[in-house]
Amino acid sequence: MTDTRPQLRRPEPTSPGEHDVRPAVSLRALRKVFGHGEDAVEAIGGIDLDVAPGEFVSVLGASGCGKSTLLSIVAGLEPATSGVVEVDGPQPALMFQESALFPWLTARENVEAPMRFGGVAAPERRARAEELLETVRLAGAGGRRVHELSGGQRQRVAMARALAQNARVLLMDEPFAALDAMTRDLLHGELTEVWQRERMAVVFVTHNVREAVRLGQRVVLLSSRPGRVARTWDVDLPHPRIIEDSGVGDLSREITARLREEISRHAHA
Ligand SMILES: Nc1ncnc2c1ncn2[C@@H]1O[C@H](COP(=O)(O)OP(=O)(O)OP(=O)(O)O)[C@@H](O)[C@H]1O
Repeated sequence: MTDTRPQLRRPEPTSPGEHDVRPAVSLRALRKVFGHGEDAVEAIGGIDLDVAPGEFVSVLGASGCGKSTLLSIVAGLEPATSGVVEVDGPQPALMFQESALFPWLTARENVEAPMRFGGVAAPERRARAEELLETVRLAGAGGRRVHELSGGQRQRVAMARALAQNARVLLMDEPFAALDAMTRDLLHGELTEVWQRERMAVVFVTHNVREAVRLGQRVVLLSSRPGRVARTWDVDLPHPRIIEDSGVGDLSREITARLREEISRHAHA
């Protein structure tokens, strides 16, 4: 009989050359059902997906197709019902639409928090926090409290805090959805720069097709619930990109048409 129990595995350490070929995230036949019996909701219906080390993958799909559930499972916050989840390295870093900063701490103390939990000595974590704040263009703002920061600045601090974890995988759940278009545009550029420098694998969930294409090396479209991989596209466009690029526009139109099909297929199912 097949063992369908969910398994969350941390791969064994490998030699340096080998690390380049092993996926940062590997999902096999991933399924998630919430509830039981008549109330059961199948959120994810069998996802197979590999994310390479340093790869930037955007995930799109209709509302309720299981995108957030997928990230929660990869983050280890939610158990899978069945399937295999392998994540390289330590706990992945997470970033949400809401910055989820600690309001009683300053920006710098927020960035220091994961290092404090990790036992990094005070002078070292302070220096690293300053460096990360500079990376997200907030040098000099480290002493400000959360309520003194704009929405865009809060997301920058959240990004710096995620980077402070030194994770090999960064999971982002619509991190810029609540921001105005101009701020979002700036943060797209900054995220791309940070990703190019740090080269962690990124799984970026969004509803915004142009954003997915603007940022990703690959776009994965999930089917309507239960979520499965409906299609993937390689984004063969050079950086730096901007959201108005014609290449971004052309591919976004193609993906939007496929997304529409997916939504209407579900509506008529
Ligand atoms: N804790 C839970 N208990 C029961 N059902 C849940 C739970 N979490 C999510 N669901 C259901 O699972 C399905 C997938 O939810 P999920 O939030 O992952 O979708 P999503 O694609 O992220 O949606 P959106 O794009 O609207 O944010 C939905 O039908 C949702 O109602």
